[in-house]
Order: sequence, then C-alpha cells, then structure tokens
Amino acid sequence: MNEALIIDSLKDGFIVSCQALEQEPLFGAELMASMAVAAEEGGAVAIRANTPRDIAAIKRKSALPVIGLYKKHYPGSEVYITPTLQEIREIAEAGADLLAFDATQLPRPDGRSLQEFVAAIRLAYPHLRLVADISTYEEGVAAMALGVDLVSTTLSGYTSYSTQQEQPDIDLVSRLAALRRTPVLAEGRIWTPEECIACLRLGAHAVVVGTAITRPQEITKRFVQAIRGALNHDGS
Ligand SMILES: CC(=O)N[C@H](C=O)[C@@H](O)[C@H](O)[C@H](O)COP(=O)(O)O
Repeated sequence: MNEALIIDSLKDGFIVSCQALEQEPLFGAELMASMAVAAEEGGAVAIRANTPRDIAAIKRKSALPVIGLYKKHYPGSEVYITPTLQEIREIAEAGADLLAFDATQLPRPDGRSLQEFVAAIRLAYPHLRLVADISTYEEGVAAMALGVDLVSTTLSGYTSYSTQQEQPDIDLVSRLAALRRTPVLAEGRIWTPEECIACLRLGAHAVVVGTAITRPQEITKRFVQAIRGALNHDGS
C-alpha cells in the first residue's frame, strides 16, 4: 500500500494485535501468522505484531499493514516496547509498515531523549509511519509535538504514574482525540464491541484489540471466572 495512504486506510478500523510471548501457549511465528489471516478474514484493517520473526511471518501470509514492535528488556530500564534503534532496525527490515515504540517519559536504555530517538528513526526510515505508545495525556501531547503519525494509549495502566484500572482508558482516548492534532489509536484492555464504538465515537482514529481475540487462555479465564462467580463456586 502507498505509505502516505496507510494512516487514512485505518480510519474507523479495527486492528488486531497478534502477540504471544515465549511463555504463552500460542507462542510461535506461524501461529501468529494464522491469527493474522483470521483477523484479516474477519475484517481487520491492520495487525499489530511483536518481534521481527512474527512480523516477517505475518507479512508472508497477510496483505494487511503491520504495526511492528519488538519487546525487549534491558537491565536498569523499564522501557521495553522497541526500546532502542537496534530493535527499530530489526522490525523495519522484517517488513513492518508502521513502527511502534515506547514514547513515555521513562528513561530509555540507550540514554537518548524521546526527541532524539524519533529524529533518528525519521532519518533512517523516512518512508515508515511512527506510532507512539504513551501512558498519559501529557505524554500523548509531547509525542504529538514531535510529529509522530499516530499516538496509541497502549501503556496507560502500565507505567507506575498512569491511571490504573481494569477497564480501557477511554477518558485518555477522548482527551487526546479532542485535540484534533494527531490521530489516536485506542488500545489496551478493550474487550467488547461497545467499548470500541465508544472510543470511535469519542474521536479515536481506530481501535486495537489484542488479548480479547488472540490470547485464548485469558478468554477462557474470563468465562470460567464469570461462571464460577455466578454459581458461587469460586472457592470463597
Ligand atoms: C502493555 C503492553 O505491553 N501492551 C502490548 C503492546 O503491544 C500488548 O501486550 C497488548 O496485547 C496490546 O497492547 C493490546 O492490548 P490488549 O491485549 O489489552 O487488548
């Protein structure tokens, strides 16, 4: 797809995050590629995927644009979503169409400021779109000022200083979208079509759902807990 049109193509769309970490039952690039094909058949407009292997496998099987990221933990740093230029390079070479990275205020493992990091990515990959994963309103505003292409609420609830709640942070989506500056992706703990609709009505450009679709162990747990709770068989 023409790179300039990618952002437009996501408008009001449903994006499926197909991720399984090493310790999860569905870990494996081919499984994630099958997930992506299933999402495509269901009408998703894009896939969000972790690791160069998964991204490359998905690109082989699906025509959808891929928001790539690479989770990696460096000693002494809390930043783990595509933390350095090394991971950026690997996901770009794997075929990611959009590059997602931690855009929080947390110190980066390579000591770069967010501004320096974004500038270095732009220089190296001017044709790729940038997705800033943020955890607060202030971080969203700061990322917009740096000229990223999309801001995603991915990390709300996952930094110590952001809003902690079980529900998706729809308020954050709403406040950032109201700025009408940079398109906003609603992401994180979205489980229902109603939540998606609420986010889109509040101005989100698109919504991203992962666990509720691609982590069957978590989906099963929800059913089991709901049933046990209702029948009062939860051991309490
Ligand atoms: C916080 C973090 O590391 N989020 C990750 C970002 O890529 C993924 O583990 C999430 O599955 C993704 O954001 C979609 O969210 P949810 O699975 O809640 O629908």
